[in-house]
Amino acid sequence: MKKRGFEIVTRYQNANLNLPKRQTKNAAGYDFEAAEDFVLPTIWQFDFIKIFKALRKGEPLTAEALDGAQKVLKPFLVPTGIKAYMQPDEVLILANRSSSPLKRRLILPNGIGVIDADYYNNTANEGEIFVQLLNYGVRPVTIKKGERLGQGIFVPYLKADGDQNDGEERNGGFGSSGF
Ligand SMILES: O=c1ccn([C@H]2C[C@H](O)[C@@H](COP(=O)(O)OP(=O)(O)OP(=O)(O)O)O2)c(=O)[nH]1
Ligand SMILES: [Mg+2]
Repeated sequence: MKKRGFEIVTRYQNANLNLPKRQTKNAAGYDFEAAEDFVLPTIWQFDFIKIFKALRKGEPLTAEALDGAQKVLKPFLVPTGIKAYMQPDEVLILANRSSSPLKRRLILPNGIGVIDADYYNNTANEGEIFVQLLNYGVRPVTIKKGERLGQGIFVPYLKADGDQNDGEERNGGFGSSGF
């Protein structure tokens, strides 16, 4: 019987992707690879620097400048091409690799990613897992297909007393349930 594991989503079926893998005997995390080449621009771009300069000079900040800075501070969603199935009382925790900030100045701005069991095969995006990344270093970071960007750990979770919510179907991620 299938208990928990990984599959390649339809759109990457012929892309020759590897399923997430643990690297050592007792490693908890299944390492996820980037499904494509990717360049993560640094957050230190013109719009952002402009905000700092204006603040230093005490100049008023225009809505345009603020919008520009907000845009460059937006994290990137790096596709993995992978979906994960698991038991209904399990969750996959997606964590950064400890080497990513040290070597490449990459962080997960969401701290950890919570990959819900009901995300798998959802009608909006088939349950494809994305790694949210922010490059806080000063240089753009080039990521090649196959580079390991994060690790997924399967964990059982508990429900609170009186929890009656067996209702809503999941239909997507990243705010699909509203604000
Ligand atoms: O780093 C992440 C975090 C989440 N997800 C997917 C799987 C997860 O099941 C879904 C929803 O995540 P979460 O509940 O953390 O985000 P939300 O902002 O509450 O979105 P939603 O309203 O869709 O639940 O998005 C990822 O692919 N990568
Ligand atoms: Mg949610």
